Amino acid sequence: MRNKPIANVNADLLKERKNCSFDIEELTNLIDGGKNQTARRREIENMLLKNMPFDIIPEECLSAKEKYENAVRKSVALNKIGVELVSQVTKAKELSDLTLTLRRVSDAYFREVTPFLLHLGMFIPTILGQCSDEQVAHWLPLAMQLKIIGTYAQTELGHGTFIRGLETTATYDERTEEFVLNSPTLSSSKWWAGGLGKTANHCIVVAQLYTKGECYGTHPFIVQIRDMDTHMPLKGLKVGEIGPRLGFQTADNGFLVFDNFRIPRDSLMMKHAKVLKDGTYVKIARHSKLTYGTMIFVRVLLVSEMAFNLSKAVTIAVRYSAVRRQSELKPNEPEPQVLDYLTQQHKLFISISTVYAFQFTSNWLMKTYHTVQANMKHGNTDALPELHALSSCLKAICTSDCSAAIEQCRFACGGHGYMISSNLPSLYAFTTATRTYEGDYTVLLLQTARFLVKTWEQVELGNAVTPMVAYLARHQNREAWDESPEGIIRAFEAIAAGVYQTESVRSVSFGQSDAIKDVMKQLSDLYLLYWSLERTGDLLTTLKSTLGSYDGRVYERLMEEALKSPLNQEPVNESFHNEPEPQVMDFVSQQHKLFIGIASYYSYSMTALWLWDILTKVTSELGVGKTDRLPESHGRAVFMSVFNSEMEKSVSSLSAPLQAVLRQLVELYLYYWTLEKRGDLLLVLQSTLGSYDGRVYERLMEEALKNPPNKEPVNESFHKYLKPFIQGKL
Ligand SMILES: CCCCCCCCCCCCCCCCCCCCCCC/C=C/C(=O)SCCNC(=O)CCNC(=O)[C@H](O)C(C)(C)COP(=O)(O)OP(=O)(O)OC[C@H]1O[C@@H](n2cnc3c(N)ncnc32)[C@H](O)[C@@H]1OP(=O)(O)O
Ligand SMILES: Cc1cc2nc3c(=O)[nH]c(=O)nc-3n(C[C@H](O)[C@H](O)[C@H](O)COP(=O)(O)OP(=O)(O)OC[C@H]3O[C@@H](n4cnc5c(N)ncnc54)[C@H](O)[C@@H]3O)c2cc1C
Repeated sequence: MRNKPIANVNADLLKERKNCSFDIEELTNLIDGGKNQTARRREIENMLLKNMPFDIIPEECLSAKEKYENAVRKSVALNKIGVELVSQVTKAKELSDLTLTLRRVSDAYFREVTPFLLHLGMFIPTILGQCSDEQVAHWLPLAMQLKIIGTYAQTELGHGTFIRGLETTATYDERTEEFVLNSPTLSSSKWWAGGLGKTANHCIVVAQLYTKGECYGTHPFIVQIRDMDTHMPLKGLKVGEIGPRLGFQTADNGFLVFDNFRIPRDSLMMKHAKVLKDGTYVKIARHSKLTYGTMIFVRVLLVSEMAFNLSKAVTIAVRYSAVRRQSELKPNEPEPQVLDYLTQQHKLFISISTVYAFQFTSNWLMKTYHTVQANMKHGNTDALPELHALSSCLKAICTSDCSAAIEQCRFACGGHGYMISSNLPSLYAFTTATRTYEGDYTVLLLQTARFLVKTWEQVELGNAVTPMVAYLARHQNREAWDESPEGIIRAFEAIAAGVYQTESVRSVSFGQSDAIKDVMKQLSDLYLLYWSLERTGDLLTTLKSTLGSYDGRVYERLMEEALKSPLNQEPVNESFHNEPEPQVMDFVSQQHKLFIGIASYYSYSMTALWLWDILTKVTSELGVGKTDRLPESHGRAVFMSVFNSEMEKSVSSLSAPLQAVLRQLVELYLYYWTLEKRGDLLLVLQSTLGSYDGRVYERLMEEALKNPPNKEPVNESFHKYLKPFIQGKL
């Protein structure tokens, strides 16, 4: 059943919709994955609309504490319906379709995110990917029915990217058959895990495993952190909320510190490695990075998350652009809809196209992920490196493009786009975080680069490579192949675009009408053309640079270019006979470079004389070599004040014009450095990261401890909502 038409729709929007060249329902089915999926989604939407509590006061007007409590209240109501629906499905495909539908529909209830995001997005997937069969049988039902609430604590204050550098230790004690968890340093404090601050009672902790005196690297452990009845943190743990952030404000991201905290031996998630009762370490995995599996899964998920979030942003911006009228193009005619401006279309249409590019690629990537997983079940990990490289670069690019595109959508909505109520700021805050979490943008691109370089080496040795990168071999033997970096980038872009094109063409080739096919083709072309224009620099086979040529023949090219100069076409320029050229000294930019040198010279000489007087005193008091080097800003302050005062003393006997010049030099010195060092001059950077003494981790922790949610050990929403829900009394 289609959605019912709504009364009182803006006339401009109605007009735009009437102009649509295709059946909207057909496209809706395509996006949902089929007619049945659309019907099921609407059924669930209606059920939730009837049963879900809505906000009484807009979320953004609440205090941080109220926001959190409101998010718990709504999440618990949603989870109740979700758990019920999940319990009715039996097949894996139905479950994944249902989860996706729930995710999409649930998104409408939160301006920010649910405190259960990590439970659903990482805790459950890690149980599935890292537990032995017996452990799955124990933990999965508890997690699926939300009898326990979990999160994923890997990142520490000191390390996020470099997982091997994590400092939390899990040391096996064979006497008691327990692991002892410790945070040996401040920088080893777990930091960031969503839901950890107030909500979770369980936690996956990634720690360095020690047994029999040897370290076996990072491993995941499943750990209870709060009392199931009182919700109080267990003894040996310090746990709290990390403080306000750009987005994710209702995710209660938390910190966790261990002090000789004991957990049973089978808390180690034992799918890929075991520790026997006597402390013997047994490796099961065929690939050393299988413990990083959940991250790959979430990176794959994020491609579809980005498609969805961008689809919301661009829908908001396009609808508003149809409604918004601005500027008088022709006297006495209505102001145009801003959507009709080509510049506005330029801002928006690429986002529509990008949504489809991401969604089709995401569908394909998820299928690839499942295929690789299925192969790994039979012990074949050959495709894992490529999946890692692929999910890394697609995650990096789509999260980065998505947040940039959402900013464009916000710009496209003018001032009103800046209102929280437009939802664009929240969408931006959510998506820009995805560029950092689950693997920083640069770091993930470097992982892909590493794979490509290794593949390239294989190609050069004449070895077979996987189909996705087989083009490297094909191009290598062709004359047209351009082995310059630009040529390689172009080939990668062609491959990336190829996935989108083939998938979108494949997806629309069956059952769909010509009208839909036309639109999809246009969107696909737009995506390709847009990016070939955006990246013209990369696509050009020469860099147009004498210095950056591939063959490094820098001097030959400099000379060739010099000889082409029109000035070299005549032996003597006519200005020799006529007007002289300006002196470079007359250029302000040249003065900017030089005059400060003159001023500095005077400053240094004055200060040197003054310094000489005190130097002997200082060295005799402290001893030569024991004085610390003066910090730069202190030194500069000295130069300034000495220069200023000494200059005043010494110029009094000079002639007035010379005094004026020398005073100008003092001013120049002072102003120049005021401008150069204005960052340093801002006395209050108000930043935990940028403090002068660099005590970053101490300050992060101090601020977190000041955080109001940490003033009470258990938030009242635990007693009001969480506990009755967990105990099935709600
Ligand atoms: C159930 C009831 C239902 C009811 C409820 C109803 C409600 C309905 C709602 C429904 C909701 C559904 C939920 C959906 C949610 C979707 C959204 C999810 C959002 C989740 C939020 C997440 C928040 C954030 C979490 C985090 O950030 S967790 C922490 C993540 N951290 C990182 O990503 C760290 C990044 N660093 C790394 O990955 C690595 O350290 C590194 C790769 C950078 C380097 O690692 P290392 O140093 O060990 O490796 P080397 O560089 O030396 O490389 C060695 C070789 O290993 C290969 N390698 C590296 N990584 C991998 C890998 N992952 N896999 C395979 N191989 C890998 C390298 O390539 C090297 O290989 P080579 O030697 O052959 O070259
Ligand atoms: C909203 C949000 C939610 C999060 N949720 C969780 C969670 O639930 N659980 C969890 O465990 N973690 C979580 N995190 C942490 C997140 O995974 C890390 O912040 C992320 O992996 C980046 O690591 P980092 O903070 O150590 O950055 P850093 O690695 O310190 O990055 C700082 C800079 O250094 C650069 N850099 C670092 N290494 C290299 C390198 N090798 N080569 C070149 N450049 C490099 C980066 O590109 C970046 O520019 C969350 C983070 C955020 C923002």
